[in-house]
Amino acid sequence: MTVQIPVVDLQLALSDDAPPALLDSVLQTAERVGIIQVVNHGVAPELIDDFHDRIGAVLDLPRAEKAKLASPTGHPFRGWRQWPDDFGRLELERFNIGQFDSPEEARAAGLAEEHATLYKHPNVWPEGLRAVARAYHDASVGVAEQVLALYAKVLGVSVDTFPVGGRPYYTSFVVNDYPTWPVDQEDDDKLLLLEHADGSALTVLHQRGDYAGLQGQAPDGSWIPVPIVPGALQVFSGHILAKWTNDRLTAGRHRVVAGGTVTRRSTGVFWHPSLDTVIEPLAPFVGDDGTDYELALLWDKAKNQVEDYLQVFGRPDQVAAWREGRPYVAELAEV
Ligand SMILES: O=C(O)CCC(=O)C(=O)O
Ligand SMILES: [Fe+2]
Repeated sequence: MTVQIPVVDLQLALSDDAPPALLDSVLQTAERVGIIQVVNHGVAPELIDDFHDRIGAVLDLPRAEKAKLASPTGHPFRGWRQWPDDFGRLELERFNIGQFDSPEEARAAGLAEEHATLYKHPNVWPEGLRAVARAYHDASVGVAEQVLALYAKVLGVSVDTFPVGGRPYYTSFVVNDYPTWPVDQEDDDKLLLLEHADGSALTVLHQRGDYAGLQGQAPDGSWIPVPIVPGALQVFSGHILAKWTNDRLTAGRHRVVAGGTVTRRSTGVFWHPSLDTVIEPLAPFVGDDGTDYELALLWDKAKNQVEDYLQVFGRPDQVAAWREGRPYVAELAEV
């Protein structure tokens, strides 16, 4: 059976009139692929466009201007950053936004003192971005909450099964800008973002460009393009959702290949439960066979995120900048 990534009318799927075939395709895809696209998701198209126009104008600035938007303390998940491959060729450019601007703001939102320390490294805000970015982020979280409700519906469990309600959630927020590359090669030789599944519960993405650069993995290991559908949002199931459901739902593996004639851009909001959540398979999904998963406190992962990341991906000069608390701008072979 060929696997496709459905484009789901989210309000229809959540309504009492949802066609059974639609709900069935949501369940099948959530079990086998872990990626859906959603339309009629309630996020105003003007908000999506406004955010992307504003961040697009920033990313289109000359490199010397953008270098001023690097994290002042070399934090890999704040501000602007370029990501060269081993040959110094630009693979990916990112603009990262932390959930809060300061520990004070995080505490006011209900975070514990210790957890709020994640926000000691400030965000970098180009003029005119903050309010729209916050609105777009919050709207994306709303979509994640609705998709979780949809997955609860197709699984036949109450949405309260999932430990997310009424607590400060934890997110990260990134804009990805992919350069155009000469692409007379096989997909496997033109990867701009390597195969992975996200560590979130759900990730809400919006992609722009003129080709299907995003690919999701089918159960047989083959790759399925996720076409650009105007106005659609892409939703990935992350490792947390897979663990909660004891692998009844799968974490969506995905990657990005080069192509197209214009810069491809995507925006991802990675939605997690509150940092004090113990992540473990939930009772309705644990049968007589039990589970192979061990429980783990989300905070234990979040607090080591920067060190874990730098250990795997950090370039020596990047690690040095972080240790010394100064901005890092990658050397490129050609600009
Ligand atoms: O650019 C995309 O389509 C995917 C981005 C992604 O997978 C990520 O940022 O984790
Ligand atoms: Fe991802």
